[in-house]
Amino acid sequence: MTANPTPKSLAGLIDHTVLKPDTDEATVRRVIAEAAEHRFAAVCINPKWVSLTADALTGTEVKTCTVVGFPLGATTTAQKVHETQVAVTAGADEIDMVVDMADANAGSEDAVRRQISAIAAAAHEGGALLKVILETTLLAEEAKTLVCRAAEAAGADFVKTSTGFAGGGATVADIRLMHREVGGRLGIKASGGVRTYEDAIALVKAGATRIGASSSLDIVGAENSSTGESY
Ligand SMILES: O=C[C@H](O)COP(=O)(O)O
Repeated sequence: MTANPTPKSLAGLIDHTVLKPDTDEATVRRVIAEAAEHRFAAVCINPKWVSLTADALTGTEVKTCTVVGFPLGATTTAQKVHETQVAVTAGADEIDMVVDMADANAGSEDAVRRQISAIAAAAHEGGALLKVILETTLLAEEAKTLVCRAAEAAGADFVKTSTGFAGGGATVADIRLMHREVGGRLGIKASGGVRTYEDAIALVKAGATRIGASSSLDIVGAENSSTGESY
């Protein structure tokens, strides 16, 4: 039997996240310093902080991740493409976009794929990865499968469960579904409500290859942790 990874060794899988609307510069700078210290995969911040974050992370391995169409997903393709272009120009390495949930639940696979495709092109043109947020708690089961299929066909790099803003979040059942659909070909990011090492391990065992969390310090057992403080 393989031993579980240690809490510290999970750091490289975690996007250290602070997406609260009233997050200030001091908080962003603290989160950046924490990410550099613990060697998290990325710092995930709102678009206005991309430039500051990318500058501050220069010379580290930590990536700058931001969000597009966040948190509702209900903006047009042109708007999402523009946000993506602005973000990559400002230094974003990774783009987490929210899918159009109405189209997904309506079964409009072509529309979902076309939108993801346009954003993937803008992200890749700027040298960034694209993660597609399903917002699983608001999608019917068939719609989750549809978005996974569309994300892969559109050339996205990851599928991701949740924004953390819709109530509910990553579940083992949804990660299993995503793993079944795209595992081994696309990355799978579990996010929303991941608070503890035990939560994270259960999701990784189900197929998650990245964790998005505001409770990252608690997950890795950092001495300076304080549950949910950065969110
Ligand atoms: O994208 C990630 C989520 O916003 C993080 O949600 P959380 O605060 O529940 O960890």
